[in-house]
Amino acid sequence: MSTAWQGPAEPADQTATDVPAPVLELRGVTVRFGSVPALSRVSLALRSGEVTCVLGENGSGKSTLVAVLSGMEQPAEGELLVDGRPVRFRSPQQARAQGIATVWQDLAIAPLMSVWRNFFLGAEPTRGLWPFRRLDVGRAEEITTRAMARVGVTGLDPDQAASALQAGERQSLAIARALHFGARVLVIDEPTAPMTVSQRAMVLQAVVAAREDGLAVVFVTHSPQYAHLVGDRFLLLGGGRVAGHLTREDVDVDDLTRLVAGGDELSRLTESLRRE
Ligand SMILES: Nc1ncnc2c1ncn2[C@@H]1O[C@H](COP(=O)(O)OP(=O)(O)OP(=O)(O)O)[C@@H](O)[C@H]1O
Repeated sequence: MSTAWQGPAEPADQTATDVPAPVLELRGVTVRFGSVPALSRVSLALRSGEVTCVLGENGSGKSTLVAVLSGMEQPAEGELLVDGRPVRFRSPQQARAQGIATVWQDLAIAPLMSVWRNFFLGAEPTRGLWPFRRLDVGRAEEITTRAMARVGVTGLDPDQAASALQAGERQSLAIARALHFGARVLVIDEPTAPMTVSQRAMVLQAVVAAREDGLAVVFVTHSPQYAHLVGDRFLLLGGGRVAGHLTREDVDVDDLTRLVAGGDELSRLTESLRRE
């Protein structure tokens, strides 16, 4: 997978105050499956160096949002903008070419291949000139080790089979790849399968590393507690609509937990939205 990004387009939409346009923006996006709207008029601005956590009950539209951001699903209405310019992603490849990397919930790895092979997946460094070009395994291992350390995973043998990696390590590997190959937007759909506290902490550390590298991060999670540890903004979805758009200043972890996990207020909000 080539996630190499070719450099920023000239911003189309810069204001007099010179605030850069969001790296990626959704305006009024609606996605329907048949007659059922999975997302209704969702707007979202993703900026460099910010983590936006997406929260909501089952079926609220989180995965559909991930699918739109990553080019898997095209909206029926609304638009996407990259650096303030309208774009259409007709495939995940087109989204990747714009620097949008997605860490899928059911992240696929090649279990029998080594960690470093999984890191490069066809983009391995070589040495020498054709026809004597050889895979530079030493360099590939070194780059993998360094990239993993960058997201907080140390002491990992890059030559071990990827099947030995735990869930958090797999996610961290995918995040490390995104950083290494120059992604600007990182979309992480947290696995629903239970993870140990240390594996989840590993993923959070990788999220923070991505933010520090200036990426715009979207972190889809079921856990308001974990969201509050890393989130700068929180997008609450209910019935495919934006039920709340909050910043870290707006809510403490208890507010967020009540809104999402307790579900009471969010459910009421969701119900009233559905009745509209
Ligand atoms: N391929 C599809 N075909 C038909 N309906 C779909 C499809 N994908 C999602 N939906 C419907 O769209 C709505 C939003 O689903 P989505 O999977 O985006 O929610 P979610 O918040 O990710 O849920 P979960 O937390 O359970 O993964 C749901 O009503 C779901 O049943």
